[in-house]
Amino acid sequence: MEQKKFKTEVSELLHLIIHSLYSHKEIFLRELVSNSSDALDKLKYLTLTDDKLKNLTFEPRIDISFSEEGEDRTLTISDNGLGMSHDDLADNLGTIASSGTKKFLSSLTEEQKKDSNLIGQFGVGFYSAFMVAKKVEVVSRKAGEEQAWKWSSTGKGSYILEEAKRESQGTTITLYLNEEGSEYANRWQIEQLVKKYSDHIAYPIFLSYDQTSYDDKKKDDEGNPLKKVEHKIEQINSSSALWRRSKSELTDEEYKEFYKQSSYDSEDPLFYLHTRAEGATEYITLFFIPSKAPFDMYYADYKPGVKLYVKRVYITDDDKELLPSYLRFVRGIIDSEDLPLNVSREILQQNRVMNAIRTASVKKLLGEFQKISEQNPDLYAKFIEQYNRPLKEGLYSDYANRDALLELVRFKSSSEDGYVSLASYKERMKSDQKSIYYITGGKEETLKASPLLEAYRKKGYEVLIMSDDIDDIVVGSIGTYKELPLKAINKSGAVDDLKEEGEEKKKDTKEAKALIKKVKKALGDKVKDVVASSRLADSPAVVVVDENDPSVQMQQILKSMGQTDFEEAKPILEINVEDPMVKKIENSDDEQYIEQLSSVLLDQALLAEGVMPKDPVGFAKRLHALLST
Ligand SMILES: Nc1ncnc2c1ncn2[C@@H]1O[C@H](COP(=O)(O)OP(=O)(O)OP(=O)(O)O)[C@@H](O)[C@H]1O
Repeated sequence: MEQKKFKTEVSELLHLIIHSLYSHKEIFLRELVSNSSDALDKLKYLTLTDDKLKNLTFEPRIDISFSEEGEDRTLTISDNGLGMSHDDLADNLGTIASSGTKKFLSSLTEEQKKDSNLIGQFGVGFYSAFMVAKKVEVVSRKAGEEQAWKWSSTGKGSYILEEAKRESQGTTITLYLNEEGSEYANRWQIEQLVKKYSDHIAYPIFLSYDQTSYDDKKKDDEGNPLKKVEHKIEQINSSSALWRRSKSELTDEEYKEFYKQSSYDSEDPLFYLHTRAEGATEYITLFFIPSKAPFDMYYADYKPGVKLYVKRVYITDDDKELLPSYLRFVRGIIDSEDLPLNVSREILQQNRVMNAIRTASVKKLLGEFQKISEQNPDLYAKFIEQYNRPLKEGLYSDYANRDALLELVRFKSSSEDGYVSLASYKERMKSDQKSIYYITGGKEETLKASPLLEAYRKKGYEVLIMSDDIDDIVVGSIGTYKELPLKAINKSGAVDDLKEEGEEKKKDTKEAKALIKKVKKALGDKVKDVVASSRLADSPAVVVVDENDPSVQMQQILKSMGQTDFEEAKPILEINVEDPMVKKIENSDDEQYIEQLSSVLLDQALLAEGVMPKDPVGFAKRLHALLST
């Protein structure tokens, strides 16, 4: 029997773990199971590659049991993996193997040592057992060796190494639970933790426990129902790690089942994407697109649907950084070979490996969406029905992928049914058309009926109907599509594109000028300006806003959201000088009549854009007065 001292850094690490990871003490089980799984991986590999071990046959497995004997509650984790020799035990469990961890540890200031996020940067591994145990015993026999060894420690400065017995290769770790850890000697707790963290470990994890039942029909000596204790051994993980299997091995059904099980969705996914990346960074991603947008997608505290695994060990599903927020509807898994097990949220954000995975995953997903849009329009239509809006969010938040996103978003159109893409709009453009036109604000039906569309219809120009309330914000960030400017037809600038020979003359006559003056005077500061319109065919007037002002509808949305601290942008009233109602103004000298007509002209133009007149009662009264004369 030898008593050995821990290397100083181990004592320091133990102290740190116990004090800063305390609130996450349940992770000890994940760490130990993951070590067992690694040992099984290693032995599996050696039986394939090492001549000395080629004849060894074994069924890889991990066993967990617990007991309560006298004062002691224990928890035991056992595997039939590679195991450790005398020197392995001393080297692995008496020092910190990784030189990176050592360096990192010595670089920490006293303040930083209190920060649990920082210590999450390196693998705490085996030593986390001391968060829940007052004593840890490791009995291990290395594959190919006869002698087994027992390592034991209370985590206080030293450990003991002595000879031991073990029937075959592998490692058994027994935790003598401390007060805080005693809750883990419990079937329910163990099952929960294994499901949460280690469900997809590739090897089966068995739990043994005693099940007590009472037989009412049989009585014991004292006449009580007979107590029966059955010893049970049950597999408690699904051990599938489905994403690690190759695509060709998996059926569509298997993917769908896996999705439903892991996402608690009762419907099949719309589609999925399984990728294995090899090379500089090794990782696997399996992404699912739910057939219905997750209900919490627009809540500030939505739960992201992508889980991060490191070498099949579950790390987190609570990280909004795994994918950009506009792709928050994506469900699935990222499994990395290169990240440390205890990678923390802060670290993930700056981690080079994670960044590479994220960038590539976004590209892959957008590429897949594009492929589906080209090859399976029906499926893409379903996708757009659910996810058009988040993709639009991407347009202003993900500049690097702007071009890809511009091909993916869809809009309603003045001339086509359903949704159209910018690419198809461009194809349909008239040869003399200089811009892509759109109208924003309000409901689809209101926008489609807007008098502003008349002149564009007449010229055969298609107008995109941007009825999504996010469109107003997004479209400004588009600017151009393939060098074509996007112009809002409810802003004053777009109208210049429609000018035709002779138009100016019609607007510039003496009569027109006098008419404009009259209306301006009658409306006063209700409008920014009154102009003669060159774009109206059948309607008497429309309202537009100055190029740089928010649309009338946008102002209404801002107000309804409680934003009142912006200066109200007044509309510009464009009037159709040929319209009979307008002609009435031109031909009248009665100031009251002109005021009534002009106000009704403005209010009905606002109504046509889905905006309530400022003074609805006044509007109704004027209308009544006019219709009664
Ligand atoms: N069940 C086991 N079977 C065989 N070797 C083990 C077992 N558990 C631990 N070891 C050995 O002890 C070493 C130290 O384990 P520890 O958990 O502290 O760190 P790690 O596994 O190297 O890193 P991580 O913190 O990422 O898990 C392991 O690298 C492994 O060599």
